[in-house]
Amino acid sequence: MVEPVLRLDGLRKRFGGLTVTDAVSLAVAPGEIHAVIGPNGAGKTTLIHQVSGTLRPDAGRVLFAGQDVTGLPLARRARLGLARSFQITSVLPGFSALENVALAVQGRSGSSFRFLRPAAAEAMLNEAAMAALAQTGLAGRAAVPAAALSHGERRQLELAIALAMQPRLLLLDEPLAGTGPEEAERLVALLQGLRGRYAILLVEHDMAAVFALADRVSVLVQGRLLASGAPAAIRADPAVRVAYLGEDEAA
Ligand SMILES: Nc1ncnc2c1ncn2[C@@H]1O[C@H](COP(=O)(O)OP(=O)(O)OP(=O)(O)O)[C@@H](O)[C@H]1O
Repeated sequence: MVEPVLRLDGLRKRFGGLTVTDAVSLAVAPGEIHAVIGPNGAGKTTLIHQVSGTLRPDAGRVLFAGQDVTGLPLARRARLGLARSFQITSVLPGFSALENVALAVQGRSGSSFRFLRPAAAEAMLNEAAMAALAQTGLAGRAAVPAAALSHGERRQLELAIALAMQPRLLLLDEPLAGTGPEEAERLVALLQGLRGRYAILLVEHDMAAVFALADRVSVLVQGRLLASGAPAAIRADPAVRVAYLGEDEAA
């Protein structure tokens, strides 16, 4: 079997008396889009926080690219190639789309442009930033201030910023939240275009999008992994239907 990019091994998190993540184990293979779904309060966001490094699990391990990162803070994980997008606003409204992405490229590159003359360094930053904008369909909007972008375009920009980090894993936390049907369709098409090139861990409430995008779906209910498998198997799983629809309708 191919070595997974991300492996969660028996993660557990409690808030007071409430076990919000209960012995969760799952793996994301290279190039795989792995969706985590579940009813409100199932623990999806808490799980994502433990992957990104915002929250420390009480037990279990997070293995990223073969390395145990359970004790590493968010910034260190990001440097290893774990990029989180959406539900965090990393966009600077007064800067153009291009400048926003160029800043991310600069952050990633650290001091590697140090030996170049400023004009050459800027050209290289802009080139890398343009490539990320092109990947998210925003090349034609590069000069537009982020504040003047539509909601959907801002989402595309957030994705471009994440891609500019050249991630090994993209954590997408509700990418479609707050988007209209047309914007949602455009974003789904965009994410489909990334299929196979990035490993993606996706939390999303829009089931049509989840089933259009995911190679594998894991279902969380009350902090526990109820099922994990191919979308068709998950859709047909009686236990999943009970969790979502109530027992009668699943019968
Ligand atoms: N910091 C916290 N302290 C105490 N309880 C918390 C904390 N964060 C989350 N919870 C509780 O943990 C449970 C899971 O919350 P979480 O936000 O992870 O679920 P979710 O699946 O992302 O929900 P939603 O789909 O509504 O966003 C909820 O009962 C929530 O009230």
